[in-house]
Amino acid sequence: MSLVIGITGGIGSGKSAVTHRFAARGITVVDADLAARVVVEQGRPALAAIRDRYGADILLADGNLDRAALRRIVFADERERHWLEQLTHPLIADEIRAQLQRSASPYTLLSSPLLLESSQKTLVSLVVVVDVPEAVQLQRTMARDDNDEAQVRRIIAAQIPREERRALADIVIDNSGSLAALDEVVDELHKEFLLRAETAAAAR
Ligand SMILES: CC(C)(COP(=O)(O)OP(=O)(O)OC[C@H]1O[C@@H](n2cnc3c(N)ncnc32)[C@H](O)[C@@H]1O)[C@@H](O)C(=O)NCCC(=O)NCCS
Ligand SMILES: Nc1ncnc2c1ncn2[C@@H]1O[C@H](COP(=O)(O)OP(=O)(O)OP(=O)(O)O)[C@@H](O)[C@H]1O
Repeated sequence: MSLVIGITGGIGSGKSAVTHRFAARGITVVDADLAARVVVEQGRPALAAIRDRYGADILLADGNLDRAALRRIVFADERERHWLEQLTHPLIADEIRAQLQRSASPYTLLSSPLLLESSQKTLVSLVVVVDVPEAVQLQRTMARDDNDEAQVRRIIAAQIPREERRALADIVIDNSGSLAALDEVVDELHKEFLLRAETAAAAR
């Protein structure tokens, strides 16, 4: 397995904007949000457990999870969020590990909104935080999703506070500027990460 670099940040901070730019440079990206979708696909035991707890109404007509309905439940009630996390987080971690093992790129990115809040932090050698002020986070998330401001605030409240996240970072990417500015930052970091990967490979 190549060097694994963690990318984290709150909802709407720009993790995907960052990782798409690394992917365009040929770097494999493992995305925890996508892994979280895999573990609740139809036929998976976790989906049956969710249906047992919330009833058949938690499924769409086609049998898939009604994600918007579950989002409303778990961000309104901390106990329900903790129940969902104890069910899915071990499965998500297994899925992430399997995807990391398959990576063949010089280094690999693990992008996760909950990297620092979960055991996923043990999978990475370096923590990169994508950082924006909360007002930008709110505005960009609401422009992207169908969540209202109160819902986005509840999701932010379920995540590690901005200052704590920044304090745990090895590298902070300020994403309050333009996407062109972000591209330049990614260019520099990609060079640095390639060097780190070479050093790590030589030491093995
Ligand atoms: C509640 C669910 C069904 C809502 O699905 P939805 O499609 O609306 O959102 P999506 O999964 O794309 O997540 C959007 C964002 O919400 C935030 N978020 C999701 N889960 C959590 C959580 N448990 N705690 C805090 N923030 C979260 C993240 O910033 C994430 O990027 C889904 O988020 C979920 O299954 N969450 C539990 C699993 C989990 O913790 N996933 C996060 C990655 S490990
Ligand atoms: N520098 C930027 N300038 C303008 N818009 C941006 C910038 N960075 C990201 N965005 C936009 O903000 C929104 C949130 O960014 P993105 O989806 O990358 O965040 P994320 O951290 O991956 O979010 P989530 O945690 O919800 O998965 C997107 O619509 C994206 O296109």
